[in-house]
Amino acid sequence: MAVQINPSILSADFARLAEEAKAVEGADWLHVDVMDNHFVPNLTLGVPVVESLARATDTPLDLHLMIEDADRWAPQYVEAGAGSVTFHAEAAAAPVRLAREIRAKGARASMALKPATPIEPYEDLLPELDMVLIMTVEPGFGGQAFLDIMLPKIRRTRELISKHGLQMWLQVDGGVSAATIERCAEAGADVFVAGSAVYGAENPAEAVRALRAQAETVTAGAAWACSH
Ligand SMILES: O=C(CO)[C@H](O)[C@H](O)COP(=O)(O)O
Ligand SMILES: [Fe+2]
Repeated sequence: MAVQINPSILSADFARLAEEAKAVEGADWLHVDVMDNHFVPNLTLGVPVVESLARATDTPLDLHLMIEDADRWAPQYVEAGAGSVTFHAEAAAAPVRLAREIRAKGARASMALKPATPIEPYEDLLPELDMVLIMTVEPGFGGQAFLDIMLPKIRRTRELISKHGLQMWLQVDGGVSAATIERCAEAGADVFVAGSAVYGAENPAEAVRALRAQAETVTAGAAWACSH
């Protein structure tokens, strides 16, 4: 499957997480933003909530860890039931060791880059990862405007993935909506996180279907989309 749509529960009602997860059944993954009020200026949820959420939904959990000391915490989110764990390059002391540990524990390993962090220094790490996340807003809050100056970085990352012949996924997160998803897909993204565009819609499941259809119109013709 080329296109994946991952609703972000950051924009959901935290008092009704199980229902909100069910409202987007049909989505590929449920994106869970973990913030520690240090790596980003906001605080969300931790391991016990992820454990409960994993029991409450059949949709696999895509954890986005915006926390310091990712090396210590990321493995605990695999144990909590995450199917994919994304740590920030800026927060991991030993990203290769951490990616290997996440994979060894049975989850997909992914690395995120803040807007000011380039992909080039991480080229040699790509084979250790299942996904790269290019942030298209400054991490910390939902509902921010999409940074279109990130499009060249998405394109460059897709080129590096192709150059190395890898099957990995390329996720974008932040301001992804009907107005921006096609540009992300054209640049080479295939996994789309959408918070406010899904949970702000009258019918979240329908918003997921519409975003998927929009992205698929672009990826259907893309050479890189045929490789997975
Ligand atoms: O990681 C995030 C913020 O740091 C969120 O996943 C992201 O902002 C989703 O919200 P929206 O689609 O409304 O921008
Ligand atoms: Fe996120």
